[in-house]
Parts: sequence; structure tokens; C-alpha cells
Amino acid sequence: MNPVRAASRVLGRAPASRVGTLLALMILGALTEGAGFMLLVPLLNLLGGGAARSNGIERKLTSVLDLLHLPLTAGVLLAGFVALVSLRAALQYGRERLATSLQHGLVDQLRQQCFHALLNSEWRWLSSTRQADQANLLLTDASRVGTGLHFGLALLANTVAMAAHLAVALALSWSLTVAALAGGLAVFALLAGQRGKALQLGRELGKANRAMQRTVQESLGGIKLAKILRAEGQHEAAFARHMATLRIQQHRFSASSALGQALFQAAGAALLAAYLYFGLGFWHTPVPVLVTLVFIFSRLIPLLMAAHQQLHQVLHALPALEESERLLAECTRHAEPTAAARPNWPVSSDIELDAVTVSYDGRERPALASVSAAFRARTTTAIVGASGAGKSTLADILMGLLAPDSGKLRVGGEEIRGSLRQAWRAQVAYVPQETYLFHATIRENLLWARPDATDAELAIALEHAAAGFVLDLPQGLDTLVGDGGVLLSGGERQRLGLARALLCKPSLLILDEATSALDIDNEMRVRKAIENLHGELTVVLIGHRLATLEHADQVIVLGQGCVLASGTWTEVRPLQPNLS
Ligand SMILES: Nc1ncnc2c1ncn2[C@@H]1O[C@H](COP(=O)(O)OP(=O)(O)OP(=O)(O)O)[C@@H](O)[C@H]1O
Repeated sequence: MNPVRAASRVLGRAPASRVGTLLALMILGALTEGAGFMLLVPLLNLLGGGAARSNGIERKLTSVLDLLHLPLTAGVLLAGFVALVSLRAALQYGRERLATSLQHGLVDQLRQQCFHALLNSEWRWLSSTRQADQANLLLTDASRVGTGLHFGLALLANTVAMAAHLAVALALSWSLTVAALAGGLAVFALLAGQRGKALQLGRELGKANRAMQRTVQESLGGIKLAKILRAEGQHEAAFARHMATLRIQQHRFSASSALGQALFQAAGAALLAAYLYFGLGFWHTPVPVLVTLVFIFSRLIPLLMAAHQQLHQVLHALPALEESERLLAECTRHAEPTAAARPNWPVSSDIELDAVTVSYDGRERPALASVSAAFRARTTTAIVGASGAGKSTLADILMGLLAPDSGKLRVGGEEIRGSLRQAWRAQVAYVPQETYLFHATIRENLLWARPDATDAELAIALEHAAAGFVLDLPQGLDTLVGDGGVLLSGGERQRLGLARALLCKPSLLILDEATSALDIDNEMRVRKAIENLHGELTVVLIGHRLATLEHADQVIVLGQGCVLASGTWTEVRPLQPNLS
């Protein structure tokens, strides 16, 4: 993507009226600045005791002053100069404020759009991506896009200002202006290599940022294990390595930027000296014109230098925009169809799987191979099988998280596909083996599932999930659970997970090894709670424990993605002696 295309893509997201106002402010600012310079020549003539009407520009100026009934005196010209500079300052202030608000608005919009796109992507694709890379994109890359935009807008303002300077300079002396322009552009062209390097450095910085984000996220995520394995040193070394790479990238970019600036300064001084030499010695340019030109070029060269620096920064940030666009395109390709209206399936709806097959990328054997099963409404089904048999994949299909590659999921006889998958999920509650809790209070963690639940409903859900311990805590529902619930025991976390699921009043409740961390006493209580739910909703229990199987209406045995046996526990048991 080149900078012009990038600018049009980014600015294309902003309201046209705001972009138009910004451009108008830039043009007006540049025109006022140009007009201010126009006053300099007659002013210098007057101050030098000469005639103020020696050339065309001055004659036009005099006719404007005549219209305003103002005399052509040094005082009037100075007042005009101050007024124009003040007007330009006011325009510049307005432009800066608008540009900043536009920049922040666009970055927020991009961040929001990426976050929304990620959250609404298909789970199958999401689960194959790296969270640290997404976090880096939403945080660091989005900020870099903001920096690029800031410099891009400054570059635009700069280009307009340069055009105004050039117009004035051309009016004063086209020969000196063309010479100056040619010189400036030659230096600009000489630094093309530097700008190409900026793009490359921007790409490398993106890689270094991603590596750093992965290290931080993975080190902190596994800090307990790192401490137990005494692997803190490895994490520290990786952190130091990535920090060093990051710093090297930043230093290389600063060095390249500073080199460009130094080259421009030296070349600018040489150009200025050459203009003075040729202007005085060969072209015999009048001194006031030459002084004005020197003044203009002493501003034009820094503007050109700034343009180079701004372009340098834009190119450096461009890979971050490319990454954001790439993510958005990927998310669009893997977008999950969303339901406008959400149909409700009565709790009396039977659930069926009809020849469901799921294959994951890069795996030879399908995780589920033509699996058919029926889950009668308000009954309990236990799904058992060896590790890797496909139990969790089956649960993902049942809750509408995964779409089968072939085959169907039906609820109440209706096929759950497309946007219906999302709608069906609203009626399913899932309790995984590892309960996910936020670093927040127990109440906030529970209300996440149902924000309108009352304290009385929370208490009932906790009781049904054998999680009455919460009410005995000194802070009760307002107890903080720590990162991922680290301040609670595994069993307490599981019971909170179950309470949260029950709070949703689901039609289908799936428990994936959800009692594995419970002691016998609490498991008995949770089992009792689940048994109490029998006849109220459809329950699917995934697990190995015998106690779970015995009380299920139906047991499905999975092996290598296929249904090996199904029926009541008494029917299945003789066929599967390994389960006893
Ligand atoms: N996202 C994925 N990408 C690739 N392969 C996967 C993915 N998820 C699961 N698999 C593979 O699919 C197969 C079934 O996995 P699944 O998690 O459904 O089994 P499981 O019976 O729940 O296992 P466990 O009891 O160990 O949790 C396994 O071979 C697993 O490696």
C-alpha cells in the first residue's frame, strides 16, 4: 500500500465535511501566509526609502489598499502583516484542533472496528490465531496508525503551505524559484532510499512489537508454572532479548531520521548560498526581492525537510495500517453470521446431530466423523471417551460454536445453521473444566452472564451450584477473585462457573468435566443439584466419572471421533468394559 492510497483509505472513514473543513483551513492558512510574504517586498522598499510601486505585485497591493481607503505606508503594511500572521495563527490553531480530533476519532474507530470484527469472527478461526498478536494490533499497531495519521495530516498541511510559498516565490522571481525547487526536489529525491528504509524498519518494528507482546502475555499467563519450574530466568532472558531488538529497531529509525534531517540542513544551506551568489552576481535581482526570497526559502527548506521527516514517519507507520487492514479482511472472511431477530426454541425441543463431521486444519483424522445422536428434551446425556475422542468438539457443535463441515444440528426439528447458531447459543450454558473468571468481584463475575439478575437470584444460583461458601466469605458477593480467579480454589471456581451458567436459565446445559476439581462432598452436592435440574432442561455431561454415567438417561461413548456405543448405562457397560 502506498502512502497516498493509505491516506485515502484512512481519511475515507472520516466524515467528508470534517475532512473538507480541514483542507479548507490548510488552504486558507497557506494563503494568509503567502499574502503576509507579499507585503514584505513593498515594506522593505518603503523602509529602504524607495518607491513602493516598483513591480506588479505592489501595484495590485496598492489598488487593494485604495479600495479600503488606506494609504500605502510602512505603518499600514506592518499592521496588515501582523493581522495576516494573527489570522494565520488562528487558522493554524483551528486546524491543529480539528486534525487531532480527526486523528483520535479515526484511531478509535479503527480499534473499535478491529475489536468488533474479532469478537464476531468464527470460533474455529479465532481459536487458531494468536491472542498476543491481536492484543498487539489493538493496542500498539492502532497507536502507530494514529502516529502515522498525525504525520500524514501534517504532511498535507505542509504540502499546501509549500505550494503557497512557491506561488509567492514564482510571482517574485520565477527563475530563482525554479532553481530553488529543482535543488530542493533533488535533495528530496536523494533521500528516497531513506524513505524506503523507513518502510522496512516499520515492518521490523511490527515484528519486534509482536514478539514482545507474546513474551509478556505468555510469561505472565504462565507465571505460576514458571515459578514452580524455576523458569523465571528464561522469561527474563526472552524479555531482555525482545527489548533489545525493539530498541535496536527504534534506534535505527531515529538514526535514519536524524541523517535525513542533517543532509537536508547542509543541502539547504548550500542552496541558499548559491541563490544569493547567482541572484546578486548574475541575475542582478533587486535586494528587497532577494531578501524576501531568502526569507521564503529559509522557510521553504525547513518545510521540505519537515515533509521528508513526515513522509518518513508515515512510511514507518504504514505496516501497522497494513496489519490492521489484513486483520479486518481476515475477520470479514471468517465473520460469524449474526441474527437480527432471535427466535426462541422451547425447552421441550429435542436436539439431534445428523451425520456431523468436523475436521480441523492440519489434521488427517476428523475430530468427529459422521456422528449422529439424539438428545431428548429435559433428559441428561453423558458423553464419555478417551482423551482426544472428540467430546469437546461435540460440545462445541451442540452449543452452536462450531459449524459442522457436513451434517446437521437440529433443535426442535429446525436446522441450526448460519445466523441461527448465534441465536441458539443464547439458550445454551456451558461450564468448562477451567472456569474463566475476571479480576473482579464475585457479583460482577456472576452478573456478566445475566446483568439484570437480582441478589436473590444470585443466591438461588449459588445454592443450586453448591456454592453457598460465597455467602460465608467476609465480603460475600463483593469478594475479589483475583486474576482468573486465582484467589479461589479450583473447586470454588468450578462451582461459581456452574452458578453463572444456571443464572442464564438455559434450555441446554453442557458440563465439560465441570466437577473434576471438586472433593467428594462437593461433587455429591453438585451432582444432587444437577439431578434436581432433571426434567427442567436438557443436560449434557462430559466426563469419565462413573458416578456421572450411572445417573444419566443416556450414555454416548465416543472413540476417535465416532460413536462407539450409545444407550443406557446398563446397555453400554457390557459393550465397553474399559469404562467400568
Ligand atoms: N482447534 C483445533 N485445531 C486442531 N485440532 C484440534 C483442535 N481442537 C481439537 N483438535 C483435535 O481434535 C481431536 C478431538 O479433540 P477434542 O478436544 O474434541 O477431544 P476430547 O475428547 O475433548 O479430548 P480431552 O478429553 O482430552 O479434552 C483431537 O485429536 C485434538 O487434537
